[in-house]
Amino acid sequence: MTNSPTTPPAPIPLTILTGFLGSGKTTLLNRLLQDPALQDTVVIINEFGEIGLDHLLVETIDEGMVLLSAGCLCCTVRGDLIATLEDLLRKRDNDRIMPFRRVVIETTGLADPAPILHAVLYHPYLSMRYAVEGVVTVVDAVNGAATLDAHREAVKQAAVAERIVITKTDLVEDEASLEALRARLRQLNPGAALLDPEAPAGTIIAGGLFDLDGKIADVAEWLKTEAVEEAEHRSHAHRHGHDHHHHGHDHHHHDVNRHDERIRAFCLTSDQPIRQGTLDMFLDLLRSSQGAKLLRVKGLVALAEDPEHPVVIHGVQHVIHVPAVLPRWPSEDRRSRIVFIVDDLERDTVEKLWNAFLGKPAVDQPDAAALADNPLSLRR
Ligand SMILES: Nc1nc2c(ncn2[C@@H]2O[C@H](COP(=O)(O)OP(=O)(O)OP(=O)(O)O)[C@@H](O)[C@H]2O)c(=O)[nH]1
Repeated sequence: MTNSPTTPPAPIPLTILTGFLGSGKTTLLNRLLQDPALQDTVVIINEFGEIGLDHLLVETIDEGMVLLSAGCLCCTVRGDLIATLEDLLRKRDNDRIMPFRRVVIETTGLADPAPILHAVLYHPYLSMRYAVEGVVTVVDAVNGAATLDAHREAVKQAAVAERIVITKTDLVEDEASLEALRARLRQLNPGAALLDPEAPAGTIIAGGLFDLDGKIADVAEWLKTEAVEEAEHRSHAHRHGHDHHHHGHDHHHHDVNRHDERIRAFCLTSDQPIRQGTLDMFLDLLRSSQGAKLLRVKGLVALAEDPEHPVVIHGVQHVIHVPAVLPRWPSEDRRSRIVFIVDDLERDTVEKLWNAFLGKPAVDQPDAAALADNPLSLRR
């Protein structure tokens, strides 16, 4: 296909899919990508923390997926996003990639969407080649209200959206709390459509261009260049902070496993398969003792009872979801891996419990039986 200089190529629709940690972005995307309306879509995934699992869990062809380097897309990785979007265009223009017809960017749950939007909307070249079909924000009906109370990123995600998808309504028995959440979202974002995750892919992903109309005044402020630069500056200040424990991994001179002073990510692994009962007890104890601090728990685990079929575990604050069983390991790596994104919780606390349950020897550590009898010993 050739384009003469007088007929610029039609802009490629681009959607930003956001939503707080564990709200259901990947689940929704997996479903939407099955829809013929989203054929030939390139998905750009950005994960927080070094040990990403999402790329193993999104069921799409490899060619159509780009995994951005670790870190939070809203700040330090913004340059990488711009480079990735430019690179995709170059490859497409030179027929080195499928002629994709749409791009979806799945942000980390902690992303501030304003700098991401800014990067595409106001970039001299990208803004010509991509048409931002808005921000789709996923809000979890169970944790949504608490998340909006505690995390400013979640408020911004909801306020900039064209469309808000409310997930996990099946887990909410209390219709009044659901209605209260809807009312709060309408207040935060009067113009957004509130959608069900079962809505057609076209309606969710391609329901119209980004538009400041219908949004609260703050949104225009957040999108100002100075505001974006200030947010970046602040995040740099945080990342050049005082945590000397992680410098070993730190090739960007930032700690990619930290979001701010309180939120950080780490991964625990085990080479040995884990008994189902042990895993259940570990997760249950962790949830009941630390629930609110467990922003996200995500893992692939080899069960001793069936090591060929890894289980995918998902925890979001106080909710541990029903695990899914995969038909096979998604990569060569068959270790059990659990990623934790925690708010104001020490890695050591979780690791001690993990080691105790796995029977890893360590001095000065309660064993699993003692912990199950007295979970409060964890809170020391
Ligand atoms: N019951 C129920 N569970 C859901 C729904 N949507 C998502 N989940 C579950 O919620 C958990 C987290 O879903 P993900 O799609 O991984 O969430 P995410 O937003 O991509 O998570 P991060 O990328 O870690 O921020 C999984 O166990 C999903 O199966 C829903 O509508 N109902």
